[in-house]
Amino acid sequence: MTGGSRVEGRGSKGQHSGARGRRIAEKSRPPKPDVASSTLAPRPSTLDADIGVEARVAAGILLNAALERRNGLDEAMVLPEVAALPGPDRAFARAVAMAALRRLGEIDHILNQRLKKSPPEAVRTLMRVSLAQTLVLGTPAFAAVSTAVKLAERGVKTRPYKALVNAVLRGIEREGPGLTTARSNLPDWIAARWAQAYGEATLEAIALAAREEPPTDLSLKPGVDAAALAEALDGTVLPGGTVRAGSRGDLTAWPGYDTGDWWVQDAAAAVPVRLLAPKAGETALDLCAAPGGKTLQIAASGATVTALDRSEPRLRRLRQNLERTGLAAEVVVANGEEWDDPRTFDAVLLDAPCTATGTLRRNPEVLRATKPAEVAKLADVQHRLLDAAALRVAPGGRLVYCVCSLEREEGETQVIAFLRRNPAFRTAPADPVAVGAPPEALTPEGWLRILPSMWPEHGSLDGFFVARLERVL
Ligand SMILES: C[S@@+](CC[C@H](N)C(=O)[O-])C[C@H]1O[C@@H](n2cnc3c(N)ncnc32)[C@H](O)[C@@H]1O
Repeated sequence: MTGGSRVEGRGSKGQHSGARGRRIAEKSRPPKPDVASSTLAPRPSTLDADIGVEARVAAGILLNAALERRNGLDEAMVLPEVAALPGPDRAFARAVAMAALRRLGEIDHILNQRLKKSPPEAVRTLMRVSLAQTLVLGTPAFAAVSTAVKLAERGVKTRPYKALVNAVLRGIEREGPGLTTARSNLPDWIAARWAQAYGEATLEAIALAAREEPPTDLSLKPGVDAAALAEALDGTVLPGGTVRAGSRGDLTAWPGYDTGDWWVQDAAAAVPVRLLAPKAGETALDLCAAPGGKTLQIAASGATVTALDRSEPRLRRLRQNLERTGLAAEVVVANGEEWDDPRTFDAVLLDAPCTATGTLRRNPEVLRATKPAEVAKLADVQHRLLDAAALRVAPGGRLVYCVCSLEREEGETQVIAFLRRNPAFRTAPADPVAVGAPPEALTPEGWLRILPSMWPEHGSLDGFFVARLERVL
């Protein structure tokens, strides 16, 4: 889980290098909330025709790893079948797997229309990979279909289905995919929960936003010229100051990367620290800090920040990010629930571990990785961490609680229960415009419920729940 923040430059999720990445990016447009269903439209390309069958094998491996377990796709990037590929092929494999994940419901619907009975999983994988190319990425059908058929021929289990693979994929190419709905990409149990929490129209708009590959957002160090950077990246400056890049590709080649002028952080992920409003001369604690997007924001404010996380590997990335940006923080490896340190702080941030369903545009695999029981399990962890965070807030200090989850149990319900248990705290209502959040994110209680359906005019943003609480006793 990333808390919606990506700080690394190289190899960040959702980034592809080279020409293919740029072409895929052309598909990214603001969602159209008034369109309930659409046809998956092929986009012409010849670039992917040169990529070989091994990249398609790797795409299938990545897709299945993502469907099997949380973080599966990232973990599978180091498998020999993926890691040994040349860079462009590896990027292509990842892009195909991400496209298949983003549009899985639609792809399966198209396949199911043509399959009398479900084929073995390996055969379905071949067809999913092929359709993700032709229908989403615009790979020419001759390349995508012929490689699928070649791959079917290769495997003992898939060989008997070679003719079926050929017939189904060529049939779709000839006759078109037919109508599909964005909503079908959401697992039923998640769609039912969001429909109940936010209503049918918002659910539809979230599903539409989630079909698109999101742009890359950058948070800037103080003093960096946002307008100039936006112009250099063919992008825009969003309300709040985030630069939304129009470019894709290798971030490490972007202006300001080497000099640490910015870090990758979704526009919504930048809101919690703006709401915390740390200042020079204050002390701040980031209780679940890695990989560090919010720590960097706090450090950039001039406050003295302690960045704590239980994960040493994730903190390693935080340290690299501090080094690249030239910002400073005290870094502590510890369990936030048991941290043995007497200090209290003026400002405490708890960006708690969560299901991360709000990052579905960037990490479509979270929809498959999240299971209903996990919501309750994480809610318990959040409850304990909130109580631990409260003990760290100095009298008169403030606590910002946030999660990149769309589940109310991880957001609103947590804060309601916390305020009941902790009479020393009360809500300090947020001003959404002042912190660069969509105005409609403001809840009656004064919290922010940011949804990916918001800001369609800017190209959407991640989902987040953010509440600012102040210690009054
Ligand atoms: C949502 S992520 C934080 C993202 C980070 N704030 C950022 O902006 O980059 C949640 C983090 O909580 C950490 N974590 C989970 N349980 C923890 C605990 N008991 N104590 C400290 N850190 C914990 C995880 O290792 C993970 O890095």
